[in-house]
Amino acid sequence: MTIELRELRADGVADWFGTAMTAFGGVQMPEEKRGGWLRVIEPERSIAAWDESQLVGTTGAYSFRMVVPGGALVPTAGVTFVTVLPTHRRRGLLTSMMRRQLDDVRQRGEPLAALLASEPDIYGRFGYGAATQVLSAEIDTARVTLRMPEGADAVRIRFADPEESLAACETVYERLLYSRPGTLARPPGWAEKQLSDIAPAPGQSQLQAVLATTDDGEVAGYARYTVTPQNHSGEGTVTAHAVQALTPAAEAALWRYLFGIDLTSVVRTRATPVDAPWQHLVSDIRRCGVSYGDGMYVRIVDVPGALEARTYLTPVDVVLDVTDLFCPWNEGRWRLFGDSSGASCKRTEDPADLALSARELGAAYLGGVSLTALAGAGRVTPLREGALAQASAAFGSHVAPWFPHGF
Ligand SMILES: CC(=O)SCCNC(=O)CCNC(=O)[C@H](O)C(C)(C)COP(=O)(O)OP(=O)(O)OC[C@H]1O[C@@H](n2cnc3c(N)ncnc32)[C@H](O)[C@@H]1OP(=O)(O)O
Repeated sequence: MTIELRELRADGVADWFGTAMTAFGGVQMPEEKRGGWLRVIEPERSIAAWDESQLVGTTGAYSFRMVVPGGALVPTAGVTFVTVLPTHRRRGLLTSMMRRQLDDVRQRGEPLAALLASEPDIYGRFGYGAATQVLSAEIDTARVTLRMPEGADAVRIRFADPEESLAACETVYERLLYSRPGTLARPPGWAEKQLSDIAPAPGQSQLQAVLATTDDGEVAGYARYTVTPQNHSGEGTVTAHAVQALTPAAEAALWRYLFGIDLTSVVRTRATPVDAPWQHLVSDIRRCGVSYGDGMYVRIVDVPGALEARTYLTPVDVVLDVTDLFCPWNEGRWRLFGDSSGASCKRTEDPADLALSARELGAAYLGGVSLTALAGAGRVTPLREGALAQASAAFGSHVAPWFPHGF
């Protein structure tokens, strides 16, 4: 079997997408949602794997920029639609596509790649580490109340058409962008896609939206949600697809609105950040059905480019010995010298202070996973007294890294 990897042609996007859907199990996607995906695919950086005349594998990347600790926006390949048809699996096709893609990402000068994994076990071998974590919840709103912060009563909540309010919501998204590492600045089309992505399931409402506004009419937050009623029994469910707010008062007012929707007694949240404020508003966290999971996986494609792009919470001067079998240009010893104002990362012959692989560096990069925790699992090796504590503190972030939607 000879498989050829080719760049996707613009007129081949629909077939490429069809192959990916077959590999994901063949479930039909509503037309509107499919259209949303087709509009954001970047053919010139998507790969199609051909077995003679049959398209058997896919992968693509989006040209994102990621907010890293310190607030810089770093060019990032958002890896997507990684699939191989069931007839062609476990013969190394994924590996060859990852090879081609990471070489391309490097050539484009993007220091980072990121993805959301269908299964956590797939991408570690290619140097991706789980860098953000998420909380999901199923909150018993008949029993759980909210402690409202000062100013919440002055926030007005008003219904908004999801499409007409898109620009106002995007302004909130953009104002929040720099406050949380892991957030992505996205090419055009992604804001609209947040609406087409939510195709109502049977028995579920259309997507609904509310805006939180201040006294002077300024939009301070928004929520998008769907309702699944249960025969007027009061047991319906509100699914919060997005809740974003610029102030604690607006945040709390939006949750109060969602908790108070008649004929419902559950609020289900999509993956929220691990430091999401709602946890500190609720009266009874044990009735919130909290679950914890992996979020975005980060791949350091260019060690000095990535480490110099972020800042460090505390001063750091360490030599990292990086192992990277899949991207050998990253291998070797690097002296990282930095603080909250900037950093340099240069090759060195000095003895190493910490040894780790690219996967661990990717996991720790956004400050959501500590190097100390990874060392506790034997995945980072301290080689000099004090170096682990110093580096672990420096790599931290005051705000948990997170990204609010799929890609
Ligand atoms: C970002 C995203 O798009 S996530 C979406 C990922 N895609 C899917 O879940 C769709 C369904 N699955 C598939 O299409 C395929 O099974 C893929 C893409 C996951 C794997 O493709 P393959 O061509 O079979 O992988 P390949 O043969 O190159 O395997 C490389 C290695 O990964 C391992 N591997 C492959 N798939 C998995 C998996 N699902 N779980 C754990 N290990 C896996 C293989 O065993 C192999 O290990 P080895 O190097 O130790 O022998």
